[in-house]
Amino acid sequence: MTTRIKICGLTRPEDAREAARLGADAIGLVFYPKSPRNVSIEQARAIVAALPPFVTVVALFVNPTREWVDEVLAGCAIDLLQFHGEEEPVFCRSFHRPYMKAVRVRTAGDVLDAARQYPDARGILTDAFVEGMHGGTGTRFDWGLLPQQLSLPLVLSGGLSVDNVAEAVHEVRPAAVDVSSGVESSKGIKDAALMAAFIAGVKHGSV
Ligand SMILES: O=C(O)c1ccccc1NCC(=O)[C@H](O)[C@H](O)COP(=O)(O)O
Repeated sequence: MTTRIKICGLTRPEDAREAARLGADAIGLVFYPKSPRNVSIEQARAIVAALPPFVTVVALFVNPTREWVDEVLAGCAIDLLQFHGEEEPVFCRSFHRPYMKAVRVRTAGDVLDAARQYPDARGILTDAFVEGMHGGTGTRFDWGLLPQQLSLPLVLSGGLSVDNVAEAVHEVRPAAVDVSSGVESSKGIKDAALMAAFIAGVKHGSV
């Protein structure tokens, strides 16, 4: 199976265009005001408008209100929701859109528990646990904590970079990888050369 690639935390149309040109399958837009990568609905619309067809647009939230998710969905063409907080399953599924649930992995049971709790999620995104932070930390976690088998597609994230992504894909065999900090020149600003090398690393690790 091809390992799908999501580049997360974009804030500029030109980065989205370049990510798509290089072969990213999905881009992530952060709708969380406390993040340095937060985008407004207007910004998001401009980023989405820069994309060719067949690139999945993912909207990220951390414990949002229902009204905020509804406003984003009404204002911008979103394909998939991604929840990074303590959102209940009933809340995640209530938008009648495909969604992923992010888990900050601390123990071997965390990912299995999430798959059991959110059986209708399109995938479980695994990230590093960093106290007080919900994502985009550039921190890796112990991939040995991941289960050998999971009922849902596993999206590996957390501190992935050009230096470790081939090894990560080879070792974990995730359905997809997700990266933010590892392909940035500064927060929210993606580096074309790093994105190209990252995507090449995924392909290298997949063989
Ligand atoms: O990117 C953020 O600032 C962010 C803030 C709050 C919740 C999630 C956030 N990003 C989520 C992502 O999908 C990241 O790609 C993922 O956490 C991995 O980030 P990184 O370790 O920087 O590659």
